[in-house]
Amino acid sequence: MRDAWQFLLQMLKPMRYRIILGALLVALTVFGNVGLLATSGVLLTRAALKPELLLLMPLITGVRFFGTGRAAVRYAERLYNHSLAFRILTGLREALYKRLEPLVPDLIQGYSEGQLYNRLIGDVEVLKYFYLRVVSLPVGTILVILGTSIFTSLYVLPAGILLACDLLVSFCLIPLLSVRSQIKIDHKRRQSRDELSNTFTDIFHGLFEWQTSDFGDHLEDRVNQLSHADLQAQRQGVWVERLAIHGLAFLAHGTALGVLVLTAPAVRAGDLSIWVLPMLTLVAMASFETLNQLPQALRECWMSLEAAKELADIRPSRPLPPAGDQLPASLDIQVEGVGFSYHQLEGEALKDIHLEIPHGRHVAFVGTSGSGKTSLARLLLRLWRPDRGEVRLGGLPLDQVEESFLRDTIGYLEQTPAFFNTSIRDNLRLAKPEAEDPELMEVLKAVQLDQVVAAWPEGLDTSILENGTRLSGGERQRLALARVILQNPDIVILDEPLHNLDGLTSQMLDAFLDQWAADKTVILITHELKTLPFVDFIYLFQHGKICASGPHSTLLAESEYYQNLWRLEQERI
Ligand SMILES: Nc1ncnc2c1ncn2[C@@H]1O[C@H](COP(=O)(O)OP(=O)(O)OP(=O)(O)O)[C@@H](O)[C@H]1O
Repeated sequence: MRDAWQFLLQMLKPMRYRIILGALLVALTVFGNVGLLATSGVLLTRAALKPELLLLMPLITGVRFFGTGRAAVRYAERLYNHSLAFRILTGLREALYKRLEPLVPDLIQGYSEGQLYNRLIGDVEVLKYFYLRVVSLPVGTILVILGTSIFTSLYVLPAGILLACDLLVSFCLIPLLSVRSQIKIDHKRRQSRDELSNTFTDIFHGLFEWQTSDFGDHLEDRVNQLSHADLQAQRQGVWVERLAIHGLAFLAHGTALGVLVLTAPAVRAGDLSIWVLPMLTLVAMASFETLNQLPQALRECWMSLEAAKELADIRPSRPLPPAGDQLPASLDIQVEGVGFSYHQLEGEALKDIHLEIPHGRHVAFVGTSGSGKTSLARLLLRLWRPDRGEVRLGGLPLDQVEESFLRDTIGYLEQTPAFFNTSIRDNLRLAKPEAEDPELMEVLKAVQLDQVVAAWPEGLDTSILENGTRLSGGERQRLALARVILQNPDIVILDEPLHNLDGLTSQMLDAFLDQWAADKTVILITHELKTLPFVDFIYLFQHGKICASGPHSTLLAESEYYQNLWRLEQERI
């Protein structure tokens, strides 16, 4: 929890003066109410004694002053505090995003999509209450407790002490008692909310499969169960909250009665005027106004701390070195003695990898599924860091290379490329924001998508829907390739670029890539051995190691493993 407090206080620190002003406004609102009730009580009592109207004028003005003043201060308080809360939220989302960005994909590893969604939307949302109720309300309440107790003590000391004690007991005890059970309920709710989000993201991802199988029924039952559990917990929460509010109301009325009883003897003895009696009683009742909101505020404090803890916990599973700021002397790639595992306890995905790829060379990573080809590509992209050994670019350790240089220099075509639910134009412009339509159509032509796009009534404005579902598998692959071509990097890593393409299309693309990438470094990760005679050098992967390397002809002559792979491919054709 210490991390959570630190996270929250750090977040609020730049706004501290505004926050103090917000708490003062809360106290002023309650003092307005206390003043209104007190002057009304005095006015009614004095009016009952039928004095001259002139004598009542200051009291009537006082009631009017507190009546309109209270409404105005309340309005100002709501406006000010809510706008401040939203400002804090905006800052928090920005800060959180900045924190998340460098952690991809390490972060994705530890969290499901549903959980991440909950962190970004739900948890951040919860934190707005931290400022609104957890900071400003208790501070305002303490000011009210001090103010009204001192005011009452000036008239009748025991009544002032009683008021102070009851207010303090209510301030500490009742909210604490109710919060204990609320915490358990909220904990249950958080768990079911996380699970619900996960189930929904699973449902959305597998919509087609669920529709064609019976798994959907199972998920529907799960959603019903979780929603029911959440509803039950919500009901319990409302009960506990109601109980705390009624307990407080009971205490407020009891205190007002106590103040009345303690003040009455002084009035009867003639030490105090009769109007003091309703005034102090009403002051005592009005002092409890903010306390009613405390059980909820404390609960929100706990929820905010839980949310802050989860947000503060979002950090890489292994420490990330600070971003580099140097430019390499050349674009030659060196990998020296690299070992890497995704989870420390599981086996290594890569073991003792050594290789050198001079700039401009076309190489291929080949091997059975799961042999570590993609993992090495991710290390070259600095998406992950090796556990052992080093990856260098032009002799410079990859960690020291400036981020934007690295991203501009190395282009990556993923096995399952990501697309946004927006137009073809916007999806392409991710690679080059300033690209105009003619340039976009040119790259679409290069990947043979120009005619497909031209046939759509909205052309480049056509939305490709979430994850590019409007496109076929092959079209998605080609659109992703178009993005890499538009980026025009010096080093290109193509992970199964011909996957999903028919023979004719892949042949034409092959020829294009050869021309376009003539002076670039190309790393081709592939299961299609027919392309291999055209690359300069091949690295053969097996169980996370490079078991052989060399040009196609050498491997065909010397490596039994490669001969087998080649033979199998020929038989398939
Ligand atoms: N994100 C991940 N988290 C945990 N383990 C992973 C992750 N990605 C890959 N692995 C594991 O690392 C090993 C190497 O996977 P990698 O994707 O590098 O293989 P590959 O040779 O590219 O396979 P394919 O040809 O099927 O794409 C596999 O055992 C795989 O299960």
